[in-house]
Amino acid sequence: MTQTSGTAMVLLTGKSNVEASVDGVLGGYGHVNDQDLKGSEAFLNSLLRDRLLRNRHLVALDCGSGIGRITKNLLIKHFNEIDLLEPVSHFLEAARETLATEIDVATDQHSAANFFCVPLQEFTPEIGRYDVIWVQWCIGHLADDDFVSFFKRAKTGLKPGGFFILKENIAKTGFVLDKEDRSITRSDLYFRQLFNQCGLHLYKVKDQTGLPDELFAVKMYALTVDKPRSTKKTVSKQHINLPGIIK
Ligand SMILES: C[S@@+](CC[C@H](N)C(=O)[O-])C[C@H]1O[C@@H](n2cnc3c(N)ncnc32)[C@H](O)[C@@H]1O
Repeated sequence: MTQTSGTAMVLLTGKSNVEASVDGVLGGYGHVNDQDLKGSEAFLNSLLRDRLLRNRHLVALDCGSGIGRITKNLLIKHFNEIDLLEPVSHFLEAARETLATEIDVATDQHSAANFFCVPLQEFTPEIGRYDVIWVQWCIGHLADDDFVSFFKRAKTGLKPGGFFILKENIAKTGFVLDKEDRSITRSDLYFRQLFNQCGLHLYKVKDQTGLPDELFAVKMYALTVDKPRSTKKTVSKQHINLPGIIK
């Protein structure tokens, strides 16, 4: 069940010969940077509005951060502290250097705090530290069991009301394996089944638009630990309160 069309934006396995640049971490597709960040910012803003997180000290974790592209251009504007996790040391060092010199955006109130040089498989977050855990273009390096155990461990790292944002390439059906970089691209249905196994609830999902046609489709998922309140529930509650016949 694989698709033949759709080029994987290369998911890097940490080869030391990959240049520590936007083009390098995006597998030669550095030109999608602006469009990607635009889509991410709109999605994040809608979530921050919905979840009423605006007035608190906000902390994010940027998973598989590469050279800190997302932290530098997006997360640092919205979060007071950002931790970066990246297993490839020369990418993480590049991130550390860039973020240290980003004096325009990195202020006392907004800065990169911790740099973790480990893969997701070996990471357990501090309990209740994060409002948002951002996971973009790196989860394809985790097999299903590692995927599930990562999200189960990482749930404890979220504050009440916090959420995961997963932004990923999407296969049309089933999955696509890339033998060269040893990554898996999953379908939307496949992801949703994994979210269930992790005990996560899908709060919002949006397609990334405007990327080149030869690339896989990309979706953004917002996932919560608590079950989102549904309108249906409210309606059925109202029914319970309607006058009824006393038996
Ligand atoms: C395509 S790049 C994306 C980087 C960044 N998320 C971005 O969008 O700019 C994939 C990143 O995932 C990292 N990565 C690979 N295996 C990983 C793992 N097991 N855990 C965490 N990150 C991993 C790579 O080193 C690389 O920096």
